[in-house]
Amino acid sequence: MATGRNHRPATRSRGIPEATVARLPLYLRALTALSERSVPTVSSEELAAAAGVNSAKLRKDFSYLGSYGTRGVGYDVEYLVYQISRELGLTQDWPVVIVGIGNLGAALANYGGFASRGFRVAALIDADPAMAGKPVAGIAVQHTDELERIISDNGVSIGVIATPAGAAQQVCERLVAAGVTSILNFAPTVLSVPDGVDVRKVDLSIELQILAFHEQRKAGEEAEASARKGPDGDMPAVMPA
Ligand SMILES: NC(=O)c1ccc[n+]([C@@H]2O[C@H](COP(=O)([O-])OP(=O)(O)OC[C@H]3O[C@@H](n4cnc5c(N)ncnc54)[C@H](O)[C@@H]3O)[C@@H](O)[C@H]2O)c1
Repeated sequence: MATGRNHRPATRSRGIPEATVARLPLYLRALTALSERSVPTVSSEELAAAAGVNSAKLRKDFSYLGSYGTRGVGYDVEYLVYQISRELGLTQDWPVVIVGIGNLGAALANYGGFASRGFRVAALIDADPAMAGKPVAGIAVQHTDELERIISDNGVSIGVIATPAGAAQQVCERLVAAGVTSILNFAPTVLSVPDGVDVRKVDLSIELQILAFHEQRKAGEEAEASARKGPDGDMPAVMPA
């Protein structure tokens, strides 16, 4: 929240702006790839390019972490991995439940990237009684009747919703009542949650629609450019008198 007389960007704990927090996973992904290749140091320009971020923005983001790099050497890759992981709360294990084990829920359960980033799939939950006990990604699916007990037994604070849109709000309310305070929602619906509960929404069709917008704009620009060139390529369509 903006405080005082100066208008400041929205910040999280310890004064790190929300926009910086949103870029930390991008840096971490690029740094993890460097670490896997045993690269010891990286310049802000190289890392910015690998993360797809402007390098001045990267330096500013890292200054919030108290990380300034060494002139002529760059940033220590391992130390930055540690610093960013700590800032994102990834130095601890986060148990996660996935609710709705259809096509998407099963794909998410099978995704190895959660565990490698510190997110342990503690349980898979579905309302279909026929699913109960069936193994998905090596974990037996449990019925929604068990939802509250599962959340409490595993100390789960993060829930993933992959149910049909019509069921998502009710699932969300049950998760929150049981103690979940962060929700990753894949269902195409806006969830209402009480204060203190964070919701992140993932919608691939929205991303595709944005790409479609850019495709349309590019096609329009190309059409305009070729109309300007005229039928003979680089000749202007209208010759000056
Ligand atoms: N965000 C995205 O990019 C994206 C991509 C694909 C699908 N989706 C959405 O994800 C959701 C799931 O898609 P899908 O293709 O896996 O559907 P699906 O029909 O294959 O699976 C839905 C599952 O949810 C279960 N379910 C229904 N009501 C429930 C409830 N109240 N509690 C627990 N489980 C319940 C069903 O039994 C089923 O197993 C849909 O809302 C879909 O629109 C989003």
